[in-house]
Formats: sequence, C-alpha cells, structure tokens
Amino acid sequence: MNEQFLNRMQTMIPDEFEAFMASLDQDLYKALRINTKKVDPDRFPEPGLLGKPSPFADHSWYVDRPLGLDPYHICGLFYLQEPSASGVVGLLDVQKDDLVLDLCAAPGSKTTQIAQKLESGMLVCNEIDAKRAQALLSNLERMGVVNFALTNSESGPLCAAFENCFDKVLVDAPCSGEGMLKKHAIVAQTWSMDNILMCAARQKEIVSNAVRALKGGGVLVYSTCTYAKEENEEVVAWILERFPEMELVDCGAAFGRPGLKTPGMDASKVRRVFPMDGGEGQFMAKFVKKGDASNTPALLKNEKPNATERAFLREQVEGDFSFFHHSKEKLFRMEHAFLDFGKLKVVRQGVLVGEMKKNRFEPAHAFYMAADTMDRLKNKVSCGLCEMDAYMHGEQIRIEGEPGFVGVCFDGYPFGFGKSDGHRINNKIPKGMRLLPKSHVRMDGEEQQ
Ligand SMILES: C[S@@+](CC[C@H](N)C(=O)[O-])C[C@H]1O[C@@H](n2cnc3c(N)ncnc32)[C@H](O)[C@@H]1O
Repeated sequence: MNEQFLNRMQTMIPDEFEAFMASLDQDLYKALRINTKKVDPDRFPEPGLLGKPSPFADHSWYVDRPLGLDPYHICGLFYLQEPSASGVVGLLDVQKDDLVLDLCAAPGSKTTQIAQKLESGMLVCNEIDAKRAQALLSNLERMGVVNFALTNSESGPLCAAFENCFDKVLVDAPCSGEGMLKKHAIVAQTWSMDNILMCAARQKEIVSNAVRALKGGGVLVYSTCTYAKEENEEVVAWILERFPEMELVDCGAAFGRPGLKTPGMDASKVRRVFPMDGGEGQFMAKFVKKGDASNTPALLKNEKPNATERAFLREQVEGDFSFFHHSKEKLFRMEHAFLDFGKLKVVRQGVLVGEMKKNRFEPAHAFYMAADTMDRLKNKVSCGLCEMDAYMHGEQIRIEGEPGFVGVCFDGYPFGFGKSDGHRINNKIPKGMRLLPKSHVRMDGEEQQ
C-alpha cells in the first residue's frame, strides 16, 4: 500500500486509523437494492437473500454473496449496489415528475435508483465512455426503465444544450476511487497525489457544466467514492466561491458522518462514509441553485406507429402507450415526450420496441423487459430454473403454447422473449447477454463461471 496514502489517512482519521486498516482485510460490503418498479418490496420473492437493512437507502439490504447470476437479478428485480453508494440519490429528493440529469452515469447504480423514483418525469443519463455506456444501457433495460435518454457526450456540450432545464442534477464524479481500494487492486497500485489533483481539476470542470444545466430552485448533488479532501470538501468550497448562485444545504442524511473542516464551506452540511460506517466509502454534498432561471427543453414531435407496428403492439400488450419515435426502421416508446438532443450523441431514448425488417416487425429484448408492461403482456410462458438456465445459455426450450412472439418468464417475471412454433420457443436472448457455456444460474446460490 502506498505510504503517502496511509500517512494521509492517519492524519485524516487519527483515532480510527487502526479500524480503517483493519477494514482493508475484511470482505467488501455487498448489498442489493430492490427494483420497486418491478416488485413490491414486501413481496420480494427471495427474502432469504436479504441480510440486515442498509442504513443508506430504502429497499437496500446487505447480502453475503455474489448474486449476478441469480434468476431474479437477471429478471431485473434488484440491482447490486455497494451500500454507501445507495445513499447518494436520496439527497436529490427526486419527485415523480422531475426532469433529472445524471451526468456521469455508468454503470448505472444511481441512475436506475433515480429511475425508480420517477413516474411521469424523465431521466437523462450520460456517460462519456462509449463502452461503459453500453453496460449502462444493458442495466437500464434489465431494470425495465422506460422514461430515459442515454447520451454519450462530454458534459460541456450536453449541459450547454440544456441550460437551466433540469430539476435535479447528479454529478457522481470520476475520482481517484480510494473507496474502491479493496475492489480494484489497481487503485492502490496507481495511487498518486498527481492523480488526485488531476481528478479534482476534472471534477471542477464537470460541476461547472452541471450548474449550467440546473434550473433555478433545482438541486445538484455532488458525490465521489474517494476519501481525498482535494476531491471532496475542497471541490465544494471551490463551487461556492466560483458560483455565488449555488447554496450548500444540509444533506439531511442519517448515516455516515460530517465532512472534514475546510475553509470556505460548512463541513457539517456534507456527508462522508468510511468503512467503519458500514460502506466502502462515499462523499456527498447537496446544493440548491438560487433564482428562478428555467428553460423547457425542446421536444420531438410525437409519431404514430405504422399499421404493422400497431398490430404487433395490439397482439402483445393490453392498454395503450403515449409517445413514439422512429429512428430509421426502429420504433421507440416512452411515457414522456421525446426530447430533442439535436446533434448530441444519443445511445438510446426510451424503450426499443423493435424494428421493421422488410415487411415484418422484429421485437426487441428491451420491449419485454420494460417494468410498466410486465403485467400487461398478453403472450407469456413461464419456465423453471433449469429451463431458464438452458435459455440463458442460448438453447431452445420446449413449451406448448400459441405460435408467435412470447415473453419468457421466471416466476412470472420476464427475462427475455422468443418465438414459439407452438411446441418450442426459439431463443431470442441477445447474443451478448447469453451466459457462457460453463456458467450456471444459481447453483447452490453461488455464481459459477
Ligand atoms: C464514479 S463513476 C459513475 C458511477 C455511476 N454513477 C454509478 O453509480 O453506477 C464516474 C463515471 O464518470 C465517467 N467520466 C470520466 N470522465 C468524465 C468526464 N470528463 N466527464 C463526464 N464523465 C466522465 C466515467 O467514465 C465513469 O463512468
């Protein structure tokens, strides 16, 4: 371990340094957050998985094992989220009709948490790294998020295009990641003061853009998963000095501890979590933007599905949808009007329903995963764990039923779709999502690869 890092920690928390060092030898804190859009937390089907409730967020529970291959995880009933990370979104105080921007969103633990709080509102989540944006998209689909746009942009142009537009903005900034020491050995190997200072400069740039995108009266939350003061309290003090319109407000968290005393900011208003507090490490601060500057973002014209698309929707789902948009041959839907992003790179906006191929309509995986249609699907088949395991490995399954497209479910929860010939379901799980040949779904509750 880097000596300078250890010296800094000793200075930062002299009375608890030994406890901090001991925490480095303990297992990582693990937790899951129940997806309230897909399941009533009181009816979570695997209560045996849940350890103690996490103090950081509602519906978040400590767990004691890896659960990435748990069937309910694949169905999107929960998200595996480091417990202290789940404390950040509560500070945003998301209202169901808010327009929210998550500027640094991949892989999506906080963005999917924000989405759970929205109803008629909408989430714009952004990720600068194209590869990480794909991982984020996969999590958004798995969790069944409907009203979202995922952009792949630098923070500057995105925030300039949406000046004074957002009710809430989250900057979960790229940081030196000292709270990830145990998870990623690389953090310890590459620790340096230069890196901390580089991160701090980048954080200030991202926050400056975020302030621009926030409406007057709106809330900005700044968070990191590092302990370095230069990236935490000192960034907060810098924001207050640079942007007089930003007011630091008490983050109102009932967990963790106050920040470190720092000139130019009130450390009692921000929150820190160290491993001694029940999570790996998180810093968070909440600001309100003074004034009433407010812009309404430009919208795209609502489009109508064509006759083939309409026939598909009628055949598959009870009830109606509100907003549609086409891009080339693809059809997307949302329960919020589509936003106009102009020339910005949009990876996805809304639920991909499917695509016209010649004169046929080929549905998409995301369509069957959406949380708001789960109980409205007309054609679905249920399989047991062995069949799900086979299906997730790309095999066909034998189930009698009506020919045509069907949602394929485990315990009533869709995890994909297929095309039935009346006897067998032809596998339509996207290739990139299939399990590796030797991996198994939840054998003895363990992930095995
Ligand atoms: C701490 S991670 C975000 C974690 C995420 N909020 C979550 O809870 O799952 C920070 C993200 O910021 C992205 N990032 C890196 N440089 C950036 C920049 N200059 N502007 C915006 N985002 C950046 C990284 O690719 C990374 O995905």
